[in-house]
Amino acid sequence: MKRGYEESASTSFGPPQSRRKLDPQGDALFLEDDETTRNLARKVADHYSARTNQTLEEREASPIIHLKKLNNWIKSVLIHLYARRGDFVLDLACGKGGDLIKWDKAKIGYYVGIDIAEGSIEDCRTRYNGDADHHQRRKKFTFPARLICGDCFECRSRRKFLVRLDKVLEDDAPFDICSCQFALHYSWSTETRARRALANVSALLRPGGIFIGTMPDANVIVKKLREVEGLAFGNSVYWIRFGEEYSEKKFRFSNPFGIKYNFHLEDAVDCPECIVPFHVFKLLADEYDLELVFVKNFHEFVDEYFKKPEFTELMRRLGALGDGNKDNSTLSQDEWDVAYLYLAFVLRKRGQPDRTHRNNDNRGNKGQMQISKGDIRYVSSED
Ligand SMILES: C[S@@+](CC[C@H](N)C(=O)[O-])C[C@H]1O[C@@H](n2cnc3c(N)ncnc32)[C@H](O)[C@@H]1O
Repeated sequence: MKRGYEESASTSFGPPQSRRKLDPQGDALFLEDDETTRNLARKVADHYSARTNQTLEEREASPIIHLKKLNNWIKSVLIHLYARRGDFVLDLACGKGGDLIKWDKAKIGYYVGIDIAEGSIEDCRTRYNGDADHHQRRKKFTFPARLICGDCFECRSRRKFLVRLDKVLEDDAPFDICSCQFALHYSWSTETRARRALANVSALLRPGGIFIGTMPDANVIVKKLREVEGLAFGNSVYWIRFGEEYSEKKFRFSNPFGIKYNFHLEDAVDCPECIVPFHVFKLLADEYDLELVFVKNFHEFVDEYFKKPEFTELMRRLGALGDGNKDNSTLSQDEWDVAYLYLAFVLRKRGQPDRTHRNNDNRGNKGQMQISKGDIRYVSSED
């Protein structure tokens, strides 16, 4: 199996620029009126909001159904490896709540989900309440939850007051685990946002707390771009297109933020995304006391964990490689090629866990077991 990193690409990007607009806490000292960045975030939010829930039949008919199941398997493995009974979980960019069942299986104690797309948060709410009609009715989740609609990489209002996520969640923190699945690259449009994302995670995690995530693998994307003649590549289920400004396939290494490309994945994604050079991400995370535990391209991840009996069995149950029945359908080569575009990472917040906090705090009564529309807190656009 191929290694997911290309040396030339990984060494091409320079270190992040100095904190021009940030104080040592990672707080913006002044707010740039960056319409482009805001429009990009809005575009992404509108795209995901517009995606309606699918019925089980529609889902099974998706051209990337096995890839979706493989992604679920990867997220389940990460959760299985790091979540502990009773954990407080922060799910950044939680989407429609597709991971709620995974967290329930891990017997967590509390869940906070935040997403910028109103439609997705509403779907997450109904799914949590057990009202969603797209899946079979299920028993209630065993953990209380809270949902927030907002930009988790920025959090400021139209009137330009800062509404920092770590302040919004002051009473809920510290969290044991923070998860950001298939979304952290949306923070990489500017250095300010990338830093804000990491500052939020660091401020909200307890010492020793874990940050798990999945995102596009910049090294693979850059490598594939350089392998083709034009500025686009893909297969029957996806395409990626870079703009003319990258016709030389060289990047401004002094500023590894805001390197945009358009990404289309059948039945899933159709919006602008940003390259996240992982070694820069690692350096930046380290500045916020988040040290790397591991990073693995999805191919490497599957290779390693599929060998473990408990995860082989989970793969069989999820059916990512087919269920062995019907038409014997399984993950196609084109879907497997898409998996190669992604990586999974785990970071740990520095410091020793405070073993007494569980006995001293009264966080057990947080959140609700039934969430009404009025319970959703909206931040960043209207506050
Ligand atoms: C590919 S989906 C992943 C959803 C979910 N994490 C999962 O794995 O099923 C990406 C999600 O990121 C959310 N998102 C993008 N930018 C965001 C931002 N700035 N703040 C909060 N959520 C954001 C989108 O609305 C969308 O729900």
